[in-house]
Amino acid sequence: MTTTTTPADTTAPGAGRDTVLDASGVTMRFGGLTAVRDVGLHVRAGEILGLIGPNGAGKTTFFNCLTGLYTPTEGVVRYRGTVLPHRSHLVTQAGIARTFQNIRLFANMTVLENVLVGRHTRTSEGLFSALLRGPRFRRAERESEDRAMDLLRFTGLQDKREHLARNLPYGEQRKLEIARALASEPGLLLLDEPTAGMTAGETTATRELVLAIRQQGTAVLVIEHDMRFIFNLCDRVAVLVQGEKLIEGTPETVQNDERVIAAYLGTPFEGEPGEAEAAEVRAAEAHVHDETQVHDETHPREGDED
Ligand SMILES: Nc1ncnc2c1ncn2[C@@H]1O[C@H](COP(=O)(O)OP(=O)(O)OP(=O)(O)O)[C@@H](O)[C@H]1O
Repeated sequence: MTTTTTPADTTAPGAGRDTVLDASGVTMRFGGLTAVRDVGLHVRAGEILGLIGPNGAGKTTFFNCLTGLYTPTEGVVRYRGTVLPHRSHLVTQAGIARTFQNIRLFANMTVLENVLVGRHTRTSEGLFSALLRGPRFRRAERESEDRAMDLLRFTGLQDKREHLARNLPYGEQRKLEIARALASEPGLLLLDEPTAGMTAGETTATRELVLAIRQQGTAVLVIEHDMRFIFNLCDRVAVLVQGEKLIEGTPETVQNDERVIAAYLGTPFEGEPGEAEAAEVRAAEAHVHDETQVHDETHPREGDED
């Protein structure tokens, strides 16, 4: 697979000086299937951007192109103005961290150890230093542990530090994935369906956590199918359909766009029906019922007695 940079080597529309991520002309083909086609997207510092779309729209493939897991067939991805290499550890080192749709933790390591693993791109201690366990190494180790504990407090997992990751409830495993991603001190965090399988309470807690992450200066790009979560959280939302970007804009613009409604949302997003809507439905049903009765009275069915 080759990487073509020339035709699409421009910045995404709207990208400016405060842009952290600038992906332009990203195309990913798997044999005859084009999973992502000419997608441009930028994320600004301090922004929470949502990426939505039907199943198979190419959202995760696009994430994989951003994080160096895939080498896009065409296109360029820049982080703070620098073109990213197609190696995931180098992308993490550059400042982009991610979580996965299917949780990927070290199941038999403790909560604290999982976060410490996430720190490795930010520690400079080499193999010799580690083997000798000299004062420099021990100091670096202490600092890493302090930072990891800060993150466990930040995500509310401090009391679970010695628990094995596999013994955590599902919602806490998702939090731990986020804590581990934050351990690399990213400027941009990519979350792939962070609330999948969560209870309503866990989803609300995740929303609070994402807002707190932004507050601390990390921009967030999030894939999610939970529209309430997306539209209540994001500053902007981009919609992928069949590998192409259909629209990008504020939650209000996107949720009222007829193409998005037709291709994805199905009906305008209004949250759960409220009492007013329920009353309208009851009135309409009563009306239909009355009409039917009138119809029956004026046109008696065969066999009806006068
Ligand atoms: N490694 C791969 N090899 C071949 N085809 C792939 C590969 N990864 C993804 N695809 C295909 O690319 C298309 C986009 O898949 P992708 O997983 O990116 O969609 P998605 O929007 O993330 O879907 P979902 O919301 O269901 O997770 C699908 O048709 C999928 O089958």
